[in-house]
Amino acid sequence: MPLFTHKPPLSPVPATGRTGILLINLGTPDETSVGAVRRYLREFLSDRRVIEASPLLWQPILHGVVLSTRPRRSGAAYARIWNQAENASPLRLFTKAQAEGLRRRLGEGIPVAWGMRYGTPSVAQALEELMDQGCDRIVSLPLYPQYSATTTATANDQLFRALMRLRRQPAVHTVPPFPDHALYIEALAGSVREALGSLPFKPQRLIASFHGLPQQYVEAGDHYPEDCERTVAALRHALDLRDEQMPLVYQSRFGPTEWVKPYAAPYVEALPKEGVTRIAMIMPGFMTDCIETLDEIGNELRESFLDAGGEAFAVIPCLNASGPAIDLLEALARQAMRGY
Ligand SMILES: C=CC1=C(C)c2cc3[nH]c(cc4nc(cc5[nH]c(cc1n2)c(C)c5CCC(=O)O)C(CCC(=O)O)=C4C)c(C)c3C=C
Ligand SMILES: [Fe+2]
Ligand SMILES: [Fe+2]
Repeated sequence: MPLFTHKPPLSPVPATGRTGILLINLGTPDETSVGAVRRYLREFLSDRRVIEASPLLWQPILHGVVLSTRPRRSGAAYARIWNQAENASPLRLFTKAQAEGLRRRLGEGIPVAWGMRYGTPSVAQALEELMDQGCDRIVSLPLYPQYSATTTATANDQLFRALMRLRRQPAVHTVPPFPDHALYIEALAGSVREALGSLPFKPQRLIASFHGLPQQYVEAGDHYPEDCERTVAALRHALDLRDEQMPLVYQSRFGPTEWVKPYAAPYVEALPKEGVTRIAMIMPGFMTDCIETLDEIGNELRESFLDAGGEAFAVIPCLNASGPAIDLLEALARQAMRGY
């Protein structure tokens, strides 16, 4: 394999000063088949930013236990939320729609591409797409409002890994997380008002649920929970809610170790016994709906809440490619471009 991969166009030379926007999201399987989900999980769970345990210990567990059991279960969950018409996962379709929305806002002079940390299209492909359009300045925007080494940092790693293969590198600006950016909070608050306005019941609690993280990573310095708390504090303020009216919980626990608390499922399942039988869920850490919001919350948690005596359970959609979400992405992109 040659050391350098991308062959830059021979002209225009020298640098054009053209900026391109690169949206990076987590990634998702190409299909719901066990094989496709296994390929995706193998890449995802081999990332040492995600699983910090020594590969000597972890790789035999991953290949021996995890990849022989989880792909079937996760494949069935993906099948429940799959967009059959487009034959793609919601995360892929919404990420693409966000890129298209941003492209329309920024106009032809500022190319926009999207790439996935794991799977396809890769970050390297998206970068090449921008460079082929003459971009020698890249604004990279990881689609994670709250910082974590397991998401933001690994997205940046992957971009710089792609840059390592280029003889002629573009300049790069990585956009920082935006846990209490005014437009992000405004977009979330608007989504709550809109959803509550059309619900046939009045929720007793609006529960903010974020993807979890191993507690050990937090103790080692990952400030993800602080960012989640900043988001929830700003959102409570915007909606004029007290702490107990909008509690913060963490979902999507993986493996047997301790993760950040409180855990979403036991918290929600205990509510009916306290007389709280009508709730709404919001998942502000996810910029797009995905398996974690649509299946884990929308299907699994809904069922266990109703089984525990709950009467009404509403799920507020993620920002996806709504107008306010594109307002936010446009503001983040333009702010970064001013830095060039
Ligand atoms: C140790 C494992 C995991 C860590 C750490 C982790 C952090 C983390 N993840 C997200 C966002 C998403 N995760 C998604 C799916 C997903 N996450 C894990 C594991 C860890 N995540 C797994 C195994 C999976 C796959 C699904 C499954 O098999 O259960 C997704 C959705 C992807 C999709 O295709 O829809 C998102 C988004 C964050 C924000 C985060 C750290 C804060
Ligand atoms: Fe995850
Ligand atoms: Fe999950």
